[in-house]
Amino acid sequence: MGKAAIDYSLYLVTGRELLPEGKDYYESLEEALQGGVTVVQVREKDTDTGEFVEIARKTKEITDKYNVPLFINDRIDVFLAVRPAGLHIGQSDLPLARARELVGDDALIGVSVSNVDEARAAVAGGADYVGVGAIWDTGSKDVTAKLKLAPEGAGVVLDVLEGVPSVAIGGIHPPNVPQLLHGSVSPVNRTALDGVAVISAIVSSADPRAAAAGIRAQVDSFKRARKTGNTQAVFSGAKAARTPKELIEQSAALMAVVRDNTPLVHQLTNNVVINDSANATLAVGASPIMATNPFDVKDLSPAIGALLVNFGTITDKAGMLVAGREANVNRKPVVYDPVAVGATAFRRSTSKELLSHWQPTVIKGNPAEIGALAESTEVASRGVDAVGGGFANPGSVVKVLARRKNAIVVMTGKHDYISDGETVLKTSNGVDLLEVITGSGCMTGTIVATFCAAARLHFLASNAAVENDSQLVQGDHLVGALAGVLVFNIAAELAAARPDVKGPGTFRAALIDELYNVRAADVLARAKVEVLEV
Ligand SMILES: Cc1ncc(COP(=O)(O)OP(=O)(O)O)c(N)n1
Ligand SMILES: Cc1nc(C(=O)O)sc1CCOP(=O)(O)O
Repeated sequence: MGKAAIDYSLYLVTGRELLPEGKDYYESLEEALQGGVTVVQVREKDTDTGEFVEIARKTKEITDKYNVPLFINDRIDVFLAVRPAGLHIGQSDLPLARARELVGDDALIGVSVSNVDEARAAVAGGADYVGVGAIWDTGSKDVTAKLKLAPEGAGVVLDVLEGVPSVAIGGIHPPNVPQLLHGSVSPVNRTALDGVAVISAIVSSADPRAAAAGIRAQVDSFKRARKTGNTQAVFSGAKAARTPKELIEQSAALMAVVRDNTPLVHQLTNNVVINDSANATLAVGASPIMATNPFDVKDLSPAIGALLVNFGTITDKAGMLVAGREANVNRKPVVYDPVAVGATAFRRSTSKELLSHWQPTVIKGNPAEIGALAESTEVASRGVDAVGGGFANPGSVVKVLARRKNAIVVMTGKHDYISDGETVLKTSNGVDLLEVITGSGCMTGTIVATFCAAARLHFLASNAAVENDSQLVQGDHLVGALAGVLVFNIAAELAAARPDVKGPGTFRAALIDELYNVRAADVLARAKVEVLEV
């Protein structure tokens, strides 16, 4: 098989010590190959050379039957004795140049990399593929000393690979495969992983055929989705550039979808705003559920329309971890509101943990929060508020962050900026009174989540035949986010204009009224949307 013909989609690294009791290694291997494994690596850490050679030789007989390339982990002597397709080396193994001299030009060499520098060196040294890890913690190998890259960190590495294929490794299991594949698309070149490498997800299974087939279906589905552009950061609807008028019409159309379907909007939010957020949800025609217990949120997930995770008071981290993961598994939109994320080290590390555990669909924040996630110091925060003049180029900030996080980014303020990493929108609705009530930003997140639920329902209603076996979430969430921002701010404008509104107290009550009263015609008449970039 030529080097270019190798399919890295599902890369099995062996681990005999992890086999279920009574399961034979060769039987497990053959079943895994029947399930769709495309590459195998024999990894034996504590086996004598003679036995390692024998295992590798017998393994090759089986992989040859399935025309699947075989690699040897670390050991050049075993490679030379068996002559399989290639050798996999780590950073502390034989140097790449020396390995190349020994195996020859026809053999493949894979190199483990865990950062951009190692990846650049592997590419320059002629590696045929790289194993990028550790993505997450794993029980299969001691990776305590290694940085856990999470999908976002893998994406940064992918940007320097110059076409060299890559597989991710470390803690990969079916529930996190879609998150990994979608969340690791690289921020600059939009490069994706070529596959995933696993040990325990297949080897520990009593049914390795089914385990392999399940992961293979997820990878195949992702690859099909890449071809059609139906990936996380790219909306699933129309691909052509849209005018502000079209975007406003599409946003207004979602209002009927909310009212006709009453989606359940699950919210783990801060205890300052729970009641206002629940009332705002009801007012626009959806149904709030504010469950926080991790056991409760798992069971709820299949029934919800969308999830909001607002970590303002960070009292429910365990529930947030489970709810986000389950929303990914059930392909429901997740709106993440990282309240005051830059304010403390605890908030920064909690945010990192959450985003390593699940993939958000939309990230919504004020300039200080978006700046903190973008690791920018241009805008400072004081508590939950942003201070100072704002970003010199806010459109670019949201676009870059959207590409890095593979999510739609909404930055709220006097003007709101929204990007999916390609298109950048600016909206200019809203009133100053929003700044003198608590929770206006949090309620914006609530209404964005509500309209993302509608965007998904709208998409599924008109695309029944679209594959849905592993996409994180479907629907035009750029429009979902835009609709949420417009409906909330236009309701605020209607509320502020009422003669009975005298200040923050009456405005707060009037805002809930106007979220209830606002209609598509109001949005069509009042929305101020500019398309800054397409
Ligand atoms: C596909 C793939 N990627 C990474 C590794 C890790 O290799 P290495 O760094 O050599 O560590 P050990 O496997 O030797 O513990 C791998 N084996 N396969
Ligand atoms: C062999 C290996 N190398 C890693 C790295 O980070 O380089 S993580 C890892 C173990 C992968 O096992 P599992 O799929 O069971 O998590």
